[in-house]
Amino acid sequence: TQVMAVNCYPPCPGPEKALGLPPHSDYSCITILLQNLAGLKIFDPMAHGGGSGRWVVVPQVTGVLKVHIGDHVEVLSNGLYKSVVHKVTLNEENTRISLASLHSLDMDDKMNVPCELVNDENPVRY
Ligand SMILES: O=C(O)CCC(=O)C(=O)O
Ligand SMILES: [Fe+2]
Repeated sequence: TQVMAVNCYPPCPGPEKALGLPPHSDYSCITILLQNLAGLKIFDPMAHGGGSGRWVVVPQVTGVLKVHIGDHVEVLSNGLYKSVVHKVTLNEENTRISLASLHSLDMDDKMNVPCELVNDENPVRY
């Protein structure tokens, strides 16, 4: 299935005091995203040697689509690929608009970790 989300973030005089979108991962297999202004940040858990991690700004580049993976791929890969945690911060002066296209299994589909990915070192994680 495909779900399109159209997000509109009005300007905010105190962006550090408000959240555009709180940290989350998408339930999708993949999410394709178009933004008119920077504001999306992704969490890099491996930064600083896997210590506390850090938030990385996704730059706005005209005409560029950003693709990230969601929870379905994390489960289908038995945790080999991690769902990308992301959030949105607001802009002081400008309205930010993003189009997110989430591509997923059907609502009623059941998914399993493939048995090929399970062995003594890699137990079933989901
Ligand atoms: O506005 C964005 O850049 C992100 C939107 C988002 O994360 C979502 O709709 O799930
Ligand atoms: Fe998202």
